[in-house]
Amino acid sequence: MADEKILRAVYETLESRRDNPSDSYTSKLMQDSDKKAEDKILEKIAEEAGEVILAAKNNENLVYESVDLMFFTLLNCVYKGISIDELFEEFERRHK
Ligand SMILES: N=c1c2ncn([C@@H]3O[C@H](COP(=O)(O)OP(=O)(O)OP(=O)(O)O)[C@@H](O)[C@H]3O)c2ncn1[C@@H]1O[C@H](COP(=O)(O)O)[C@@H](O)[C@H]1O
Repeated sequence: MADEKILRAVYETLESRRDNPSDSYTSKLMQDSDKKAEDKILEKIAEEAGEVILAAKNNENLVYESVDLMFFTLLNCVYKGISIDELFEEFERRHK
């Protein structure tokens, strides 16, 4: 599934982890009390953004670090109740 379908599959998994509390990493992250969950997710975004900058500057691991940043960005959108279609529609709206 090495195409755009993987984004939808990951997103659906994250929505399921949000809605069905379990022991998984992402589910536990989203089940924390509201402020704690939000802070942890936003901290990960800041951390991963820094890692993308270093990877780009050093010409190494840029794919890996970019996916980490995208992953936590998507996780934040799931946590905030945004649907993946809203994200696709926004890209579509901007695309010329
Ligand atoms: N794509 C990912 C993904 N990328 C990174 N991570 C996890 O995010 C965590 C933090 O990533 P880091 O790179 O910062 O790793 P770290 O240095 O150990 O970080 P710390 O948490 O210790 O700060 C690690 O435990 C990674 O395993 C991910 N965890 C899950 N997914 C996807 O999310 C879905 C749900 O995951 P689970 O909740 O684990 O079932 C999975 O099916 C995957 O598709």
